[in-house]
Amino acid sequence: MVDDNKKLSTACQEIHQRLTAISQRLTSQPDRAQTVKDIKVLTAASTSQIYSSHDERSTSNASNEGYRCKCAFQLTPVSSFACINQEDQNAKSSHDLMYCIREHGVIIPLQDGIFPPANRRIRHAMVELLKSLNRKQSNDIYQFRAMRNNLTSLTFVTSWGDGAQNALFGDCHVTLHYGPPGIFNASTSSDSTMATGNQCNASNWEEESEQICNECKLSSLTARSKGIKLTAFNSLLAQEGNKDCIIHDDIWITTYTQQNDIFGVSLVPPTLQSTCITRSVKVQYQKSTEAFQHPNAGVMLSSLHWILNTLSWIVKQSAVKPSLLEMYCGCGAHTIPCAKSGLLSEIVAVELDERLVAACRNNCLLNNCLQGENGCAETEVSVYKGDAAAWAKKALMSYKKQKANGSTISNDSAMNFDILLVDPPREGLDKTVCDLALKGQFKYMIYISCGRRALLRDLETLCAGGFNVADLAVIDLFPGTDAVESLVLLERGGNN
Ligand SMILES: C[S@@+](CC[C@H](N)C(=O)[O-])C[C@H]1O[C@@H](n2cnc3c(N)ncnc32)[C@H](O)[C@@H]1O
Repeated sequence: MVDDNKKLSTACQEIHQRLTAISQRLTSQPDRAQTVKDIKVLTAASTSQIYSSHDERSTSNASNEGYRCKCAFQLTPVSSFACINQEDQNAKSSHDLMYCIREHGVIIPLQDGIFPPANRRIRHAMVELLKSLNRKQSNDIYQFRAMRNNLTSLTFVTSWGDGAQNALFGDCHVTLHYGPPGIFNASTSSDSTMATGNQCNASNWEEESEQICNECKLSSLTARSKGIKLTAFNSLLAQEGNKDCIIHDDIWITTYTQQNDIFGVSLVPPTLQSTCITRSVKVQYQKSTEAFQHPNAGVMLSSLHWILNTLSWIVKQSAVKPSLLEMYCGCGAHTIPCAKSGLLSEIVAVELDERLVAACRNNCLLNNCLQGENGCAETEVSVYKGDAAAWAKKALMSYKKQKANGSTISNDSAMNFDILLVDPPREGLDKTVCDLALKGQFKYMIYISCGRRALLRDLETLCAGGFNVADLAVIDLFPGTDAVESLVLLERGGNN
């Protein structure tokens, strides 16, 4: 088991050492001296309100329980585990299913069916779902046989607002994965003789899953088996016509006069006396269960808090409202709060995954900030589908051409933005994106990273090319593992 305090201090030391080494290598260029300030350790927000300025964050780690809004488990019969004590074995039937996790290639059963990192909504659903799946209608005959047949694993995904006040608040979607021979769809197959003895019939699955969905208070249940996807919705919870596996979330971004125009980010509306609040806006998200969404709500809120306060600091250094180019924007988790903060003149957002591009556009529409739509907020967002590297390459080539022709760089060029915000996958930035960062006009770059090794590699390139690290913070991404989220503000030629 990883010691989280040690992990965070090791991460800080490693980043510090690398930045010191970069700084030493740059001493031959006196105006490029890179000095390293303190690296802050931020606490992942609890799901209640947060107000504090990021400078006031404590160095202690938040609770290491209940932070995950996406969890996957294997489902294995009790009989597979000789290690389970006899008393437990006797209490359960040998065909009863148990949740298991895989650690370093070893399958470990969750003896009491509880997974502490899961949020409250998931923990509640885990208990209820297993109770239903293991319920017998008579001696040795399970009530939900179609649901259980060939069932091998499952995934829970919930809203970020996981029910700090109420365990059943927010969406909870469950996907069940079936191994061979899987589910047989009798109504669409021309050859019903293809069904094998232990294959589950799709219509039986649908009938049973609707019942389970309602009794376990799940938003939806989806079955995935080779070539077949079936979904049942909760008829009691689903709003009229709302038959999509969508995760809904609302967050509030608030500015507080008494804290020097500091932004607060919360999952509940602010409750401070209204005299302290300059402005509070609600941000609505609709996220697909099948594409990326940040799996740790507390880390997401703390990152957003840091990003908005960092943007607010940048705005104070700038003569005009800056523009922002965002690469790897996902469903717009950062994009929409940035747009609704009122700090920026314009945002262009780029994402590769088609489902996320659609979600980001839809979220912009929901929040009245999609470019070209009526009723826009202060900052309009244009969302593009594209590979960040290809996008950067195109921008660099057109910049080179315009420069060679002696023409002025067009205002809408990706090179002409004031701030570049990136939140790449663990592998970090493509070399071309680093080139774009260095050759473009960006005065500032905000780099959110879940891959420390790649971040250190990219910082080496970015610092050698003219950026300085102006602020750096780390957050425990998944307590108990070695994952850390790093938040970096780079300033071109900035003087630390
Ligand atoms: C760490 S996630 C961040 C998403 C978003 N900022 C959020 O917090 O929800 C990285 C994102 O980069 C996208 N991505 C991966 N490779 C990409 C590429 N080559 N070009 C553009 N986007 C890419 C993924 O689809 C994913 O949405």
